[in-house]
Amino acid sequence: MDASHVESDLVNVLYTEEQIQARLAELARDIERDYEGEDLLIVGILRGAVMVMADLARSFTRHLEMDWMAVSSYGSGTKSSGVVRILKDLDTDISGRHVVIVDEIIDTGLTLSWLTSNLASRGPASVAICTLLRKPEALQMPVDVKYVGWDIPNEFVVGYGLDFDEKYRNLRDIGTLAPHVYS
Ligand SMILES: O=P(O)(O)OC[C@H]1O[C@H](OP(=O)(O)OP(=O)(O)O)[C@H](O)[C@@H]1O
Ligand SMILES: Nc1nc2[nH]cnc2c(=O)[nH]1
Repeated sequence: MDASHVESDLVNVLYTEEQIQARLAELARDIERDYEGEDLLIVGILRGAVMVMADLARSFTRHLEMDWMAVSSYGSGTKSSGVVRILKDLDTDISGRHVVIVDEIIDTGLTLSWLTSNLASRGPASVAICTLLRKPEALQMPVDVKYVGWDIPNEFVVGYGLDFDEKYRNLRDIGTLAPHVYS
């Protein structure tokens, strides 16, 4: 099965590779401007944020550090359980540091709301959130998001790190799945 076959499982492409790269470059400029002269650590949330982290980080023209956390909130389904567990913690001591959490999507807001409080309790200089996508209609918890790629409708999306049953993360575009994939 080649990549174009997998890409044809998308019924609707919301954002193409080119659009995603252009938006990430804009977000990187915004972050660079806001943290000019400051030390900066960006924290990617595994596994979905791998693509965003890789492309966002390479859009920067300044030094930064990267670290990773893994949390579980969804299991293998498409609904948030609301229970967040740390599966892999940071390797970095963030006390006194400026931290930007990087994720690919905020849906109910449960994961990032919990994670922001968790990191804030470790004494950082600041904690901010950067997400490529956000679903305003799905929010169940208020989350203060400093950098957003796009607000999207309340639909389940895949591609560019976003999975359905662990598949489709490797698509270059982001879209919604064709019905034949579910049946
Ligand atoms: O706002 P919420 O409803 O809490 O959803 C957002 C979370 O869901 C996604 O991760 P997911 O649990 O799908 O894990 P993955 O990154 O390993 O695919 C995403 O990376 C966020 O961490
Ligand atoms: N793949 C995928 N994962 C999610 N996690 C939270 N919302 C979503 C979504 O719309 N798609």
